[in-house]
Amino acid sequence: MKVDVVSNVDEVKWEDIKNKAIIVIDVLRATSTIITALAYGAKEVIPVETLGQARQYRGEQYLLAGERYSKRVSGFPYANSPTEIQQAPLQGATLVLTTTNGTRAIQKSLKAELIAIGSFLNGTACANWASANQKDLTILCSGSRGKFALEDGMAAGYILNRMNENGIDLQIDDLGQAMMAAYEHNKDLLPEVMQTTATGHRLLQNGYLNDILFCAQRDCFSFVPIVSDHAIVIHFLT
Ligand SMILES: O=C(O)[C@H](CS(=O)(=O)O)OP(=O)(O)O
Repeated sequence: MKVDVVSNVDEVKWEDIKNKAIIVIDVLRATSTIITALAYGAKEVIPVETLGQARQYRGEQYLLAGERYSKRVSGFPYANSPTEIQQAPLQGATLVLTTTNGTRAIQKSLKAELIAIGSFLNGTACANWASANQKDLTILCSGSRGKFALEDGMAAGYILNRMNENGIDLQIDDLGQAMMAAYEHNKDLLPEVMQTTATGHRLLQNGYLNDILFCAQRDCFSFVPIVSDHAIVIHFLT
């Protein structure tokens, strides 16, 4: 199986998506928020690019969450925060989420054959999902503001390490191999390292240390969210 890692959303090309399985990663924080919302009872998550698109969703069943450049959006009851979203009335709800990078990366991936949402929180489940698919894989690291984000790369490295342990034959590109090494190097210090990355630093300045610590946890959840008809829903592995 061929595996390519893309460094940020602005780098993704049609050949990374066409006929591929794709795992979109935005550890801080969009994909961690999506996984957490589904784990805490949301029926689905609708990722949208713009604030205007999010505001189109009106009605009791919709919960609006989002941020721009790590800051809350006026009129949105929830931030793009996995720890805050746990407090929301999620049971059976549809979460409508718009974020600076992560939801844009998901939108750009919609033409892939299979689309999964990954982070450290479900890294092993993502590895098992990708291994079972037996399909060439792209891991899209969303990055932040057009640049690579180390926490996304390390999560890609974690997933690839897990896939290697599954014993399947992998042809991993150079960036993927570098990310496996980056993960191995930092694996015992994830909460600390994630406070020093560009997004980690910005989140700390905005008072979101709890989010960084939460997002640094591995394998809290054993499901893979997948995109189905433009909404993200839970997919349990068999
Ligand atoms: O607030 C976040 O989690 C980030 C904002 S940024 O990286 O500081 O621009 O958004 P996300 O889309 O989750 O990367």
